[in-house]
Amino acid sequence: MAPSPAAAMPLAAEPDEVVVEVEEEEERGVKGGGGVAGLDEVEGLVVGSYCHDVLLRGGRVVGETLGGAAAFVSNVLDAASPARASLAVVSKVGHDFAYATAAAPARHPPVLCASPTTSFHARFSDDAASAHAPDRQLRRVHACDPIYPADLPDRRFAYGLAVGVAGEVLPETLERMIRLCRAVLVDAQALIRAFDGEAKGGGAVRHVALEATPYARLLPRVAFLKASSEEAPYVGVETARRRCCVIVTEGRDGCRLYWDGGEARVAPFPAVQVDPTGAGDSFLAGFASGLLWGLSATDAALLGNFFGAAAVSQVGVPTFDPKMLQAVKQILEKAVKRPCTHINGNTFTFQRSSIHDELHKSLQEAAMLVCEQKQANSPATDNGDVCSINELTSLPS
Ligand SMILES: Nc1ncnc2c1ncn2[C@@H]1O[C@H](COP(=O)(O)OP(=O)(O)OP(=O)(O)O)[C@@H](O)[C@H]1O
Ligand SMILES: O[C@H]1[C@H](O)[C@@H](O)[C@H](O)[C@@H](O)[C@H]1O
Repeated sequence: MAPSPAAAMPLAAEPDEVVVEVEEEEERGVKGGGGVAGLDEVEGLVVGSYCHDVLLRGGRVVGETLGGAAAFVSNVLDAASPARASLAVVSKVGHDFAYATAAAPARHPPVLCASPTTSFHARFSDDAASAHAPDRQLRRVHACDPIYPADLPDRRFAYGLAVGVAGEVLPETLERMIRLCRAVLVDAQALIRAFDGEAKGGGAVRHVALEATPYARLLPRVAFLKASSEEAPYVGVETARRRCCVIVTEGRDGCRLYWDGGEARVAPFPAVQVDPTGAGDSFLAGFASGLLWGLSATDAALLGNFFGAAAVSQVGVPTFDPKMLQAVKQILEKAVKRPCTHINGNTFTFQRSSIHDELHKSLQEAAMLVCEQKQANSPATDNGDVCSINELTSLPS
């Protein structure tokens, strides 16, 4: 389908009784802060729980890391958003949570629950994964409490990201996000995951059709829905694109955007892949940062691809080189003459802009910095903490 000459869509959030309630409370001075974020103050809301990821290959544990889309997402948003953007994260963990001092949870502490921290076993296959084949089998071993509507802060946000991993973002919680946030971006994995019987070894993660879930009716009030190519058939791209913009990530091939009336392919960046975990999460956050910088959706997807590629080059939640981040921000400052977040405006534009190719070229140079840094840090003899899931098998468990 050829891109339409002009494409814009209304923002997700419509005034309704809850927002009115918040407004009334603000007027009465009951709640501080809030209000629709202006250009000088853009606050985002991330909803989804941190988790424990156990990486297995050939039946052996080859790595244990902090996981959960909220960890990857806040890591990128904190690093790549324009200076005036801030973030609130609503995440739940148990008393067994092992990563309270890791960067993302330390900056955005989770709520402590009596139930154990959500935990996944990711079983990597020995076969070289194709760009579209599932690269790992996931089992949910523990599930923390769901995140309820009442767990969300009682104020409004410029944008929200619904990024559950284990069904913790309930339909009513997503609905409240939509009411509180001017634009909501959703990871399909938060909506379509089902878990087989929690037998010994945990419940296998499978997918259900989005249309058969209570989330389907909320889609017209969602701005962007991101799905991996494995999840896309369950989302039903042709139906969903009539309700919101759908982004399908295609691993090392980059991504495609589908909106009502147009579509675009966005090219990937080079990466030395060591662990695919969190690529989709980092993509979504890079994409949201791009919108915050004022890019069109297709241009913002470049930033999504950039951070997706950066994520696969490290095991677990990546640490970004400050020089690389500075280079990226300089590129964006130069490309976007006046950052004026589309997230905060009245419409989104989807089209590739005239700066797209130049932006891709400049970011490609920054991506090469990541690859070079990775190669310099991990010579063949190095079996430190940046080795690949393959290399990890040679480490003592
Ligand atoms: N090997 C790679 N090389 C370059 N970029 C990659 C690679 N793998 C992933 N990416 C980037 O990350 C984005 C998301 O990757 P992918 O489609 O694998 O998501 P995903 O399956 O949801 O990932 P995960 O479930 O591991 O978080 C891709 O669209 C691409 O931009
Ligand atoms: O940490 C990971 C990551 O957040 C992935 O996106 C998700 O698919 C997994 O369930 C989770 O364990």
